[in-house]
Amino acid sequence: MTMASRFRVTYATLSADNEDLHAWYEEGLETARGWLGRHITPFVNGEDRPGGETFEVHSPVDTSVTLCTVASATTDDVTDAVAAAKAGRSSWGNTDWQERVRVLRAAAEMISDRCAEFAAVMTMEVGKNRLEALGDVEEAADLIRYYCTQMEKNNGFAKDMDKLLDKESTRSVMRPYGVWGVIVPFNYPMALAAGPAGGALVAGNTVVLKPAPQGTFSSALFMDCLRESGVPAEAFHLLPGGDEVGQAIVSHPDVDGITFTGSYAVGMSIYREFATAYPKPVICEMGGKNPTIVTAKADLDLAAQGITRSAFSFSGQKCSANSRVYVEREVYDELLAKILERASSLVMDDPTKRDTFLGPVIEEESVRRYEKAVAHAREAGTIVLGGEVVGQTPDGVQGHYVSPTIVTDLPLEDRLFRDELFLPFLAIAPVDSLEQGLELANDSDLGLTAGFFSTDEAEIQQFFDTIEAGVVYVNRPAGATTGAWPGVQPFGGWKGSGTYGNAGGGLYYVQQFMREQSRTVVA
Ligand SMILES: NC(=O)c1ccc[n+]([C@@H]2O[C@H](COP(=O)([O-])OP(=O)(O)OC[C@H]3O[C@@H](n4cnc5c(N)ncnc54)[C@H](O)[C@@H]3O)[C@@H](O)[C@H]2O)c1
Ligand SMILES: N[C@@H](CCC=O)C(=O)O
Repeated sequence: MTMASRFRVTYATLSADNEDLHAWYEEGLETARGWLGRHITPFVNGEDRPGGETFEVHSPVDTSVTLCTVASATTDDVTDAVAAAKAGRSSWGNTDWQERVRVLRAAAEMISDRCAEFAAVMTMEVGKNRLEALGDVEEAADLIRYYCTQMEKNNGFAKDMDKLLDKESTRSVMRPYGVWGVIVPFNYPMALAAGPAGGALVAGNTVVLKPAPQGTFSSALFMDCLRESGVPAEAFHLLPGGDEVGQAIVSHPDVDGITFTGSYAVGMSIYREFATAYPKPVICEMGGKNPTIVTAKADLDLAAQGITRSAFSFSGQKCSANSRVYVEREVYDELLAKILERASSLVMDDPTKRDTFLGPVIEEESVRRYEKAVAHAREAGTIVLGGEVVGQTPDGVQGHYVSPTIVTDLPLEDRLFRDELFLPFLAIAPVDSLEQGLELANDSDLGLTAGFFSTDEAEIQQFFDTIEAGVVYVNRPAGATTGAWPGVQPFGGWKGSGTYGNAGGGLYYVQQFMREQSRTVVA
């Protein structure tokens, strides 16, 4: 199927009863299964390196499957990658921006063309269902395309300035910083590699990228596309491995800027530690504890649909997942019943299967975290749905499966309303007023996304005027708090969820990879 002819999946796609799309995915799955067992090594200055310690990546969908083996980058690999990226700054940074755009657009087309097989790898790799995985791969391509478009619309970010003298001319020119580190989380292994790396590269930086260990395969596929589309050897380097490889990148004095996406704790430590001798840009996109508020004037069916999708898609492992709901008391019982009806009919199974909504969580450690949250919920409140470690598919395939869980009757200050769990876990509470709902929603160190359901214009305006979050949605059944798309919903956090508030896939993102130079020439 060609790119032009196929049904386009985004995170707002509610269903896809599209035979061609599923046939395409299944073909991709066949291809992807043939790739299992790939050995992934550091890629430095155009060379595959042997690397150091090797680890295996197992599928959370079926833990008996080894997806790939990975040779971790050694200290020498990190040193050599940064040195090569530093040496290559000038050639890639001084390449015409139009040429950089051409090469990156070619990479984006390649990603879109291979979307089905890449999505199938990702399903087996992190457990996303078909639509979520197809969305992640397509978002990767669209993020790159969007940053290319921003370069084009802004003429490479070079502009003539005013004059004080006739003989004098001045241009403002945005220039790349140099070597850019990109550290990727497990949950969007392609989009959150391709977005920051694509932005940094098109702006003229050279990139050293560290994937999350669990998502190494997707990052390697992304790298294949960069290599094949003509990104030069010195401009992109892959450094797989664990946290220590990330630490080595962060502490390297020749890394000029960094984009980290991941947890609040790690992001804040990088934010504090990265710049030492002089200020350097550090973009940290961190966690969320995303609320939805539902008033008595809401369409409750719409609200139940949006909340259920946001809380349980990809098993709650999205930074944007809806994990707490505040409902005006008079509609609390009715909304809860509607959410329960929807959530209890979600299909949990092997996510490569067509009808699966929920796959597994990523790893054993997540299952332990789930057990702790469930034990606490039983003590502090009432579990009205789920609370079970299932551990296998209906066919008996062993994987990290846990049931979607809803808890009520918790004290409003309970930790389940505060801590990001990154699990299919939703806490719901009645509130006395919209004001109380807003106060509770904002009473968090995090401020990534938020949802609101009401048909009243004044209430909607009050929500917009008061809510402290970077990405907010009103009356959205496709996802109360999830599902931003490049060029449509700029995605970035406020407060402890993000550093600068210049959101990914938005108008002000690509500029962060550049600094201004004022160039005056007197004739
Ligand atoms: N705001 C966003 O856009 C966004 C998007 C996706 C995920 N997230 C957040 O990411 C988290 C889930 O992802 P995760 O479990 O992979 O996060 P994580 O913080 O555990 O790891 C993220 C990456 O950082 C690396 N790392 C860990 N410690 C490091 C250190 N000290 N120095 C340098 N690198 C280090 C990891 O190896 C991994 O590659 C959640 O908190 C989620 O909300 C945020
Ligand atoms: N961009 C995704 C979330 C990415 C974080 O995990 C969304 O909008 O749902």
